[in-house]
Amino acid sequence: MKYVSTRGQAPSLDFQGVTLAGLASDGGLYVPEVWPQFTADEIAAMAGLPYAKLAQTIMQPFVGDCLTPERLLELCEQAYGRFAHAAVVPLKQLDETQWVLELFHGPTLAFKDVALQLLGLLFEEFLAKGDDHLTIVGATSGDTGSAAIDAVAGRAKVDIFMLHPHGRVSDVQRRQMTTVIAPNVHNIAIDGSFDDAQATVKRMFNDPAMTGTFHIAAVNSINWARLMAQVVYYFYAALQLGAPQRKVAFSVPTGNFGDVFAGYVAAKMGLPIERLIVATNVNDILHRALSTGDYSASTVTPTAAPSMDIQVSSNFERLLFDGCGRDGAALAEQMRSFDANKAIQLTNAQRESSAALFSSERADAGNMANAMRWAYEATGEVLDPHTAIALHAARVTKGIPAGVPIVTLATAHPAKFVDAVERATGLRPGLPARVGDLFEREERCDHLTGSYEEIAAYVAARATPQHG
Ligand SMILES: Cc1ncc(COP(=O)(O)O)c(C=O)c1O
Ligand SMILES: N[C@@H](CCOP(=O)(O)O)C(=O)O
Repeated sequence: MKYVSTRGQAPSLDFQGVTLAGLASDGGLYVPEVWPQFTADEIAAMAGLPYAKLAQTIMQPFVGDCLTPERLLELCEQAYGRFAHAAVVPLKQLDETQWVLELFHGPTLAFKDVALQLLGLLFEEFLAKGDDHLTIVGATSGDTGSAAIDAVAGRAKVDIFMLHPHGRVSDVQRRQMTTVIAPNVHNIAIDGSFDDAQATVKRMFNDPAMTGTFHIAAVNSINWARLMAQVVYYFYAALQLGAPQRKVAFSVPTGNFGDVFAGYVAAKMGLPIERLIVATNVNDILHRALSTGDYSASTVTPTAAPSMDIQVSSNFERLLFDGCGRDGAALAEQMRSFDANKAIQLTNAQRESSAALFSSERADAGNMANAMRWAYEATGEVLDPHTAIALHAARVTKGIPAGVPIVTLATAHPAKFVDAVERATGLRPGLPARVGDLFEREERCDHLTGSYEEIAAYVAARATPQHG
C-alpha cells in the first residue's frame, strides 16, 4: 500500500514511512492511494472475531508488507490486552434505536487509547533496527495528550513534547499528562487554544531548522496510523448489529474530524453505513461547513466538552481531498486560502460528495445537559459531555429509516469531566481504580507563552537529534 499527500507534492510513502512521518512535507496529510475494499462475504466472515483479530484483518491492507499478519496480530493483542473490558469496546443498547459504543476502557479513559496503544508499539517496532530517534510533537485539547504519553513514556528512541491550552482542559485530563514523570515526557501548557497548539505543531514539521536536526513525528490524527486503528470499531459495532445485511448509522462527537473520518474510511472499505452524524458543540465550524458549505473559523469558545473546542479540524482536509476528485494542486490552493483568510467555501462537488454520507448537528450546553440527563434517568447510563453531544445529535437527526440502529460513539469516561456530569445528573462519577492515585501525584509541566520561537527553542534544547 502506498500513501499520497492531499497536497500532491510530497513523495509517496509506504505504511512504515507514513507512520514515522506524520505530516507530509508539502503540509498535506497522507491518505492511502486507493481505499482497500472488502466484499459483503468477507465482511460477513468477520462476525464474532475477537477484537484484536478483527483489528489485524481490517488493518492488514493498510499495513501491506511492512508487518506480517502474525506480527500485526501480536501487536494488536498486546495493545488491546491493556483494556479493562473483555470486549475492548463494548456496545450497549439505550432504547429501540439508540446504542452507545464505549471506547473509553483503555488506560487513559478515552477513545484515543484505541489507536495510541497500537501506535506506541508501531513506533517501537519500526525504530527497533537502526539509530533513528523520534521527537514527537503533539497538540491536545485534553485526551490525545495523556493517551500518547501513556503509549510512549519510558520508551527508548522517543521523546514526546505535548502542548495543551493552559487552563482549558479538565483537572483529570491535565493530571493524566502532567503526573507522568519520565525523562522522555515533556508537558507544555501554552497560552491560547488547541488550534494555536496544533498550528505550532504543523509549523514545526515544515521548519528546516527543526527537521534538519530532529526527526519530528506525530501522535495526533494527522498521523494516518491513528485513523487506521479507529476504523476497526465501526466494523466491530456494525457487525454486532447485523452488518453487512443491515445498515447502521453512527453519531460521532467531533472536533478534529479524525474519529468520524475513520467512519468514512469504513464506508469506503465496504461497510454499509447509512449515515455519519457529525456532532459539534458551539464551536460549530464543521456543522456550518457540512450544512451550508461555509468553512470559516472564529474564536474558540471554551465549553464543558473541552476536547471538542476546536475550529480548525485537521482531518477535514482528507475529506475535501476526496471531494475534489483527489486533485492535490486544487486542494493545496484551497488550503492556502483557508490559512490566509480562515475561511473557504466548499465547492459543489465537495458538498455533494459529503452530503451522500454525512449530516451534522450542533449542541449547546443545554442540549448537552439534557442528553446526559435523559441517558441517566431513562437508561441508567452516565455519559461524559462529548458523548452526550453526540447522543443529542443522534436523537434529533431526521431521515434515518426505521429499523436502522444509531450508534453513538462514547469517547470518554464520565469521570474525566466530573463537574459537568454532576451539574447535569447530580451524580459524581468516581475514577476507575486503574488510574490510581491521580490526585496525589506530583505534577510536572512548563508554561510557555505559545510563541512558535519559544516552543521550538524549548524542544530543541531537550530533544535528541535524529541519529542520536
Ligand atoms: C472525548 C473526545 N470526544 C471527541 C473528540 C473529537 O474527536 P475528533 O477530534 O477525532 O473529531 C475528542 C478529541 O479528539 C475527544 O477527546
Ligand atoms: N480532542 C483531541 C484533539 C486532538 O485531536 P487528534 O485526534 O488529532 O489527536 C484531544 O483530546 O487532544
